Amino acid sequence: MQLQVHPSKAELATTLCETLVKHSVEAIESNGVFLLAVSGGSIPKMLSLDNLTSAFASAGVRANLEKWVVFLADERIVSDDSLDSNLLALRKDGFIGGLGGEEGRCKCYGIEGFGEKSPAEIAQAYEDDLISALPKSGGKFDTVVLGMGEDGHTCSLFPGHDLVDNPKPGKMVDFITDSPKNPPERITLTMDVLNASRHGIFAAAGAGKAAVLGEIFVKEGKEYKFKQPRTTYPCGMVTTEDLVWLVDEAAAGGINKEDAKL
Ligand SMILES: O=C(O)[C@H](O)[C@@H](O)[C@H](O)[C@H](O)COP(=O)(O)O
Repeated sequence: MQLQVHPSKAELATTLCETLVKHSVEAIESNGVFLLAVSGGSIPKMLSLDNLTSAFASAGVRANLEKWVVFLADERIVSDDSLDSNLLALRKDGFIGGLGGEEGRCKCYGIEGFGEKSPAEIAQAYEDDLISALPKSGGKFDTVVLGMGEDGHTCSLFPGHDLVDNPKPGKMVDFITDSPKNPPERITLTMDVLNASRHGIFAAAGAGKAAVLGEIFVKEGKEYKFKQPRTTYPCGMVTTEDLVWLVDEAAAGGINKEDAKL
């Protein structure tokens, strides 16, 4: 695990995009495809087409988004045109948007058109999509880009929720109907599928994240480590093969601070 502190959210976003481009190059070299999961919240704006285009340019590689296969790390069960839709946010603010004629260049799986299905059926249909995509990248996500809530959730895995405390064995996509954060009905990747991924990147900015980060991490010398015993905040339970936390100074402000306790 590596935790990097960036002076600002903008610099954090630049590193996020550069890291993603690096992962995509490795994945495409190995398997011809880059299988990626992307969270909602502030992540789509960080992954704007402009930011990503600059990252491709500084790496000196072609922006081969047509080889990217994107799943939502979680999605709210709302109408397709709702401002709460993570897919819509990724279209509006993120790299799958229309800027520069890039629309549709990468393959992005949402829950659009799942219509009147129940949350359980939507989760199952999304899991079926994922099952069909996984073999192309060797059975796992290359990279999952994750955010954290001020309560310590990630994706739609909330602290103390059954999805975290009593996960269903083998389930890759699950659903909730009682999310503490609105809207209440959501689907989410499970902790198991997150933890099976090659790379995990957390992006967390703002003072609102400081208290929980202070409960998860400790700084020893120049190095950040997980506090032991490990936290039960879902965002602190993610352990991918390679894990990077990108935080800004405001979010890092709670680490090693006695008064950061919730
Ligand atoms: O759909 C969601 O609710 C998000 O995927 C959620 O898990 C998000 O990543 C965090 O709440 C952090 O949000 P911010 O980045 O806006 O703080």
